[in-house]
Amino acid sequence: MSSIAAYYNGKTVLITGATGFMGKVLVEKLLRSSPGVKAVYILVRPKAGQSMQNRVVTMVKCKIFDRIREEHPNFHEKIKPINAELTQPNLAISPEDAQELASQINVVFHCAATVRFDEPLKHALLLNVRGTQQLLLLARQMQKLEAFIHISTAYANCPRRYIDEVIYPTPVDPQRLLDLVEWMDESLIQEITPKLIKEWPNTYTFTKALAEYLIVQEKGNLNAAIIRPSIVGASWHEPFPGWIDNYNGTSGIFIAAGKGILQTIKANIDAVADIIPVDVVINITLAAGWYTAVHRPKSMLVYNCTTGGTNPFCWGEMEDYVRSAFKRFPLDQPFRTPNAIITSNYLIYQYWITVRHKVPALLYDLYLRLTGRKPRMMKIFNRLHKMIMLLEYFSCQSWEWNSDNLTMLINQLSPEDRKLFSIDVRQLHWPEYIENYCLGAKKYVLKEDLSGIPAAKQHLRKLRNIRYAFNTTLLVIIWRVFIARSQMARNIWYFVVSLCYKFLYYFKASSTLNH
Ligand SMILES: CCCCCCCCCCCCCCCC(=O)SCCNC(=O)CCNC(=O)[C@H](O)C(C)(C)COP(=O)(O)OP(=O)(O)OC[C@H]1O[C@@H](n2cnc3c(N)ncnc32)[C@H](O)[C@@H]1OP(=O)(O)O
Ligand SMILES: NC(=O)C1=CN([C@@H]2O[C@H](COP(=O)(O)OP(=O)(O)OC[C@H]3O[C@@H](n4cnc5c(N)ncnc54)[C@H](OP(=O)(O)O)[C@@H]3O)[C@@H](O)[C@H]2O)C=CC1
Repeated sequence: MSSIAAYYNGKTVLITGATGFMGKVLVEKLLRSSPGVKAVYILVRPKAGQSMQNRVVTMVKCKIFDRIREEHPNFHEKIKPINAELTQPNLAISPEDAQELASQINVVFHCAATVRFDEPLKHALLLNVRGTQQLLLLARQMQKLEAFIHISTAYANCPRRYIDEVIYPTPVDPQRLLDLVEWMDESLIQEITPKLIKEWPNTYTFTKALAEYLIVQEKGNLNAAIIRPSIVGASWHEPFPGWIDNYNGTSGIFIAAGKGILQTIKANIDAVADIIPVDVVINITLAAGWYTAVHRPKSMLVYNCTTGGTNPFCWGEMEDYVRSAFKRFPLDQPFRTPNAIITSNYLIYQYWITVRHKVPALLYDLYLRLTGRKPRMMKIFNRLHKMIMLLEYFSCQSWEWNSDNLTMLINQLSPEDRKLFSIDVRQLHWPEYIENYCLGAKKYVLKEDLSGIPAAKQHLRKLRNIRYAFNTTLLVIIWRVFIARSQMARNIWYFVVSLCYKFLYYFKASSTLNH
């Protein structure tokens, strides 16, 4: 039997962020691969008027659990939700629940975080740094704890070009920053944020770096490890190919491109698109949990989980794969034909933004106004441009990550484990993966039915004909205006027309002769 699966059987596991994108994949894989796991505690907060219990009921009904529902219909009985809010002191966990966790938990997986790039610094610090600090405090009270696994990001140290599997010191002590935001006025924090985060592009990556450093400072003798995935994409194989449930990272860009809204994006065609499938990240996480608990490495291990070093591919190739994926599986009712152009040149980008985004948006909004509807296209484009601007830092540069610890982990796996917890991305075939990714975005994010594909293709043909007609009309108008003003243009025009006439005459004459 697989050593990893066997290890988790009989264990009690705590997962934070279980309702999130990666958390759900983790819960599913853990329960499916180790059906003997004793219990999976998850920290959940009430949200958007939904109680914690209702949220868990909704979560287990999610499509991602379809496979395990078939294999182990009572899987949900192992899931034990605990009411918690990570930004609050003691994680807002009741003393009774804290007591239960302290006496039961064997392994902690800490996934919860805010992943928004525009998160105000105070909130990002309270959740990503103080939340981690409070969880460490709780973990240190857990009598049976064997491993504490923290999910960070490969971009936590993005101001560096080469990133080793070590914890780098941060420009400011995490605790001092936490103390500062405790008393400082929010507007003042907003104002000094660029000075505090220094070379980091956003509060997300900055606070993830602080959290890593804080773990080194405050883990005591906890047996901990850190997982650093790059851009987490749809699943490769498990529980089924192409599973994705949000608009983060590349997913939102793919969807916007598929809907024909995004027609240009700022990215370097030669920069590495370091996407790693979510199921690979979760397999690495479970394998690292097993290795940390069983082998108890002397120092805390950091695992850089990236694809650029072993199976690189770049944004330029991605452009083609995404286009051809949406040609085969078009999204319903696209605004325009999916045909996104990538450029890293500022002027060219501004030109494309004007011609391919703003002008069509203005025309469409004008049409909506004239037909008595509320204009909305310009608003959508403004949000899209903000998103592109926030992603630009990652799409225009490449990084190099050392992955010796990951290679070591792969070498530690038995043949059985390698099959059940596949983490080797060298076999990943990018065109096929991207096609499944785009199809997954259609099925699981947009919840579009595949039976609508013929109608979507028909719609695309209609859009193409409209484009041809529009371009031809525009050309004729421009040419007519030009002809009216220039003798030379008129001469060229008469020359072309007479040439066409002669050609037609010759063609007609030769076909008459043939008969
Ligand atoms: C073909 C060429 C490829 C080239 C391609 C290059 C890409 C280069 C990627 C690099 C990627 C780096 C990734 C670093 C690796 C980590 O570690 S990052 C972890 C992942 N984190 C992220 O990606 C977060 C980035 N996103 C954000 O920070 C925020 O979403 C933004 C961009 C600031 C936007 O904020 P916002 O305008 O307030 O919008 P947001 O609240 O997100 O969404 C509002 C609504 O719009 C919906 N929505 C959002 N996006 C969309 C969309 N695209 N379509 C439709 N609806 C959408 C949401 O679902 C939401 O709906 P409701 O929930 O309200 O019903
Ligand atoms: N997605 C990616 O591309 C990458 C992600 N990562 C890391 O992976 C981890 C998981 O990311 P991902 O699954 O994508 O993120 P999601 O945004 O999908 O999930 C975040 C999770 O954290 C929970 N959470 C947020 N705020 C709180 C709070 N105040 N109290 C309790 N729980 C809270 C959310 O719960 P709720 O449902 O209540 O909001 C949700 O379960 C993060 O640590 C992230 O930094 C690293 C690299 C890339």
